[in-house]
Formats: sequence, structure tokens, C-alpha cells
Amino acid sequence: MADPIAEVAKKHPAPEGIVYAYGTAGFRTKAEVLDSVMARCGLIAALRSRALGGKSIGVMITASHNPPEDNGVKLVEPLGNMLAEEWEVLSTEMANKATPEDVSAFYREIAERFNIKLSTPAHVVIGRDTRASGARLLSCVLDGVKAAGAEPKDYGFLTTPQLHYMVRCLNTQDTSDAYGTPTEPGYYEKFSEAFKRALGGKKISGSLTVDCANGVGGPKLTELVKYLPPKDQGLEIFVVNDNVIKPESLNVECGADFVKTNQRAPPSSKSGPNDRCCSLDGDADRLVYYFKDSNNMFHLLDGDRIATLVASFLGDLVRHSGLSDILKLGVVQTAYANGAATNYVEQNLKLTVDCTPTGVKHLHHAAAKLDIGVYFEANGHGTVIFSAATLEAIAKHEPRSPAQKESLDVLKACIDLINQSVGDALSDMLLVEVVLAHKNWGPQEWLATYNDLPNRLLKVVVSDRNQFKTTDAERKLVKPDGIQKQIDAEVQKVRQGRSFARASGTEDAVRVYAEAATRAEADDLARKVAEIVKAAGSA
Ligand SMILES: CC(=O)N[C@H]1[C@@H](OP(=O)(O)O)O[C@H](CO)[C@@H](O)[C@@H]1O
Ligand SMILES: [Mg+2]
Repeated sequence: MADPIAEVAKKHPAPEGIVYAYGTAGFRTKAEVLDSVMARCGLIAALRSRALGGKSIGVMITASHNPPEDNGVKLVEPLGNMLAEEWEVLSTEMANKATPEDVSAFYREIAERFNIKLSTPAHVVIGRDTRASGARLLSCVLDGVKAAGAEPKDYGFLTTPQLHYMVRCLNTQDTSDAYGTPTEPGYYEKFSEAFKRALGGKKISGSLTVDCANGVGGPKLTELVKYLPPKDQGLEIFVVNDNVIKPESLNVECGADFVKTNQRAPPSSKSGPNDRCCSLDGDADRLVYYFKDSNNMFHLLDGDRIATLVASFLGDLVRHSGLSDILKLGVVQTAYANGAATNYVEQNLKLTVDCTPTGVKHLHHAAAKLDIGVYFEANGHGTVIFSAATLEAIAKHEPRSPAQKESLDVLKACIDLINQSVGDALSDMLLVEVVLAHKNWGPQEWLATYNDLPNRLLKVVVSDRNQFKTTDAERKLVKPDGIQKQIDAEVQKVRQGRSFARASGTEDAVRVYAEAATRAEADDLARKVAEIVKAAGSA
């Protein structure tokens, strides 16, 4: 009898000599070598669905902020979380099996290991960004899903957070935790309705220009705008860099990664002084704000700024609703957070800060331990999560005054406005607009909350980045021997100095971060630490 698993592996053979790894962002590399990986991810998604009793598992085809010729794939757990770590390992192993027979044998081995009955129904939900390679790679995923006898549901183009939303909605349908309607209109309705409620009659002043990185966020934002209140009562949005007809323009000279890395606006930007601008990345799960002041000077309001803004607002709402005795709010960052942001949260907002290793899953995990956990990476990935007990406490809280009720209503609306399944640039953007409207702030007032320490991020290519081993949430190197002492000695020489080096999880390089009291000191420190890394890496 024909073996459909071996057949599909034969149809999409693995290129020789490539070692694949399911990293922080799933599999991500040149699109031309991803066919076999996609088909096998279809198989793994089917197995994962069966291991969870037939729950829907998500497959997102995207390479986010990478260049247009790249692509990638990420699997999504039933509530919209990132794939369980154990299954990342299985995915990597599956992607690297050499022959169709090996693939088939491993498929059966996984089934046996997890007691999976291969005849049980399985559901796989698929979305993709606008890359030219997406259609071909989708057909590979579908081949895998079908070979495994699972039922695919293809949503076509979606932002990454929309796919996470669909997965969560499908798995919570008809339960008391139903997250929403698992359709695109369902997504727009849910978030636009929450936006209106969260504004609570407050006016938004000025317009917002949104750079969509020429990615999938463009058409989706255009759709969302149709559901928002008319511009005279709500928010005037200008959608720019939304050309998805030319996929080769994706992330080129625009988008959140361009703006954060280069610390400047996209060259095409035509915004005037103090105009609010923001940029999404290629799959719309990253958001950064920025503006030019009246002297034409560029100011970035990155993920740290969004975290501090949102934490301060939610903290106020909790207090004004009369809930501060029972609910504790905290902020989770990575070592890349600016020291001034950390200091502001601890000293001014009087909230706790946790530091985790890089990657959303680590931040999410730490935030899930808090009643209300605000987590953002400096580059703009992030969201706020509320524990089940917190949601219950908020739902049954009886306000003692009209003022308490007003704050409580806004807090409840914010919970609905914040995508609980994953960090979502569109939902985060609406949240920022709500907070600015309530505070009656423009970008200048937001910027004035604290002064960022000048900082520098460098990439150092070494012969084997895996020899760089860290501890203390990646802030200290334990390997190569003796290197941390040398870094510490350089840090001592500058004012307010902080620096660390770690192997990237997504690129073949070691990243060096440095900050200090002045631009010159930060640059100098980064350069010195990069030299230390380079020397140790070539030893
Ligand atoms: C300094 C930095 O921005 N690192 C990024 C980058 O990880 P690295 O492991 O540093 O390559 O890609 C990750 C996935 O998108 C993202 O979560 C993370 O914030
Ligand atoms: Mg992204």
C-alpha cells in the first residue's frame, strides 16, 4: 500500500547540505529552499493537533522583517501561543530527515511517543504574508496537511497576529472563554468596537500616518479603518507604504525594523513637525512610533516607550477603579531595553521589572506569572496579558463611585482591545492612540517622560557563534572563558555604562549592545566590546 507520508516527502525533497533549525522565529531562510520544510511542518501540525485531541493548530507562512526573497514558517498553539518547546525540537528533527522513508518513520515514531491515534481528526489553520513565494509554499504545507489526513483551513493573506487570533477563536468557540468570531470581519469588529469603548468619548487630536512596510499590514489596516469611527469622531489614519502589488518592495527602506535599526524615518516619509507616525513590520506584529520635532529632529518611540506608556495608563486605571489592593501590574523586558526605561518603570511608575532572554515566548512566559503583565521587546514586539484570576476579579468588581465605574469601563475595554493571543501591531497601535487621547498627549509629551540613554547595537561575525554562552537573562557571558571580565573592565570606564554580547537566535552573528551617558561613550563602548568579541570568536 502506498505510504502518503513518504509520497509527500518524495514530492518535496530536502535540498542537500542544508541544516534547518526551528529558532525563535520558527524556520526562516531563503524561500527557494523551504518547500520540504513546509510540507513537513504540515505533517507536524497535523500530529500536534491530534496530540491535543483535534484542536486547531496554526501555520503562519512569513519571514516578517526579512528581505523579500526570504520566507519562513511558524506553528501556533491552540490559544495562540508559540509552539511548545518540545515540538520545536521535533520540528527541527523532522525538517532534517534525509529520505522520504526517514520522514515517514519519524512521523510514526512521534505518533507512538505521544500515544497519538493517527485516525483521529486533526485541524490545521493556515495564513500567509504577501511574499511572492507564499503561494508555492502554501501548496507545500497543504500537501503535508492532506498527506497526514488532517483538515486544512486556508485563510489566505493574514497578518501574523490575525492568524493567532483565528486559531484562538476556533479553539474557544462555544465555550465560556470564546475569544471572538473566527473570520476577518470578526477580527475588525472586535477590535474596532473595543477601541470605541476604550476611547470613552475622548477625542484624538491630529492624524496618524502608518507605514506598513509594503506588507500584509497595509491591506488589513485599510480594511480595519472601515470599521473605525469616522475620522471627525475618531482617528484619521493615513496608510502609506502599502504596495503589496510589488512584493520586491517589502521591508525595503521602510517598516519597523528599518526605523528601529537606522533610528530614522523611512526616506519616503512626508510627515510634518510633531505629526504622529508609526511603522509596522512585514507581518504586522511589530510596532514603533516616531515623529520629527519643529527642528526637524527625529525621535523614536520604540517598544520600551509603548510598554512604559501602557503600563502607566493601566496602572492608573487599576488604581482609579479601586483594584490596586488586589491586582499587581508588572513590566517584562529583555536586556535590550534602554536603561532609562527600566529606571522609569521602577522609580517613577513604582512597578516591578523582570528581565528575560530575547524572544517573545520568554517574555510571554514571565508576563503570564503576573496579574497584569506588560511585555515588549525594544524593537516593538509585545502585548499585555491578564491572568484568568485578574479577569475574574475585574469582572466581578463593584465600583464605589461614578469615577471608579468610568475607569473600570475603560479598563474592561482595554482588555478587549489588546490582542490576548499574541502581540499585534494593529491592536497595539489602537491602544497607544487610546492612551494618548486619555492623557491628552502628543508625541512630545510622551517623549518627555524620560530621556533614553544613547545606545548602539552592533553585529559581529565570528567563526562559531555557539561558543558564546550566556547567563543572567543573556546579560553576562560565561563562555568563552574570561571574556566577561574584559567587558566589565570596559563598562567601568564610561558613565552609566552597560553592555552585553549574545549569539543571535535568528542570524549567524553575535550581537553587541552598549549604552552610556553620551553618544560618544556609547559608540566607543560598543566598539570596544565588539573588538573583544571578535578576538575571542577567532581564538
Ligand atoms: C535584538 C533584537 O531585536 N533581536 C530580535 C531577533 O532575535 P535575535 O535572537 O537577536 O536574532 O529576532 C527575534 C525574532 O523576531 C526577536 O524576537 C528579537 O527581538
Ligand atoms: Mg514580525
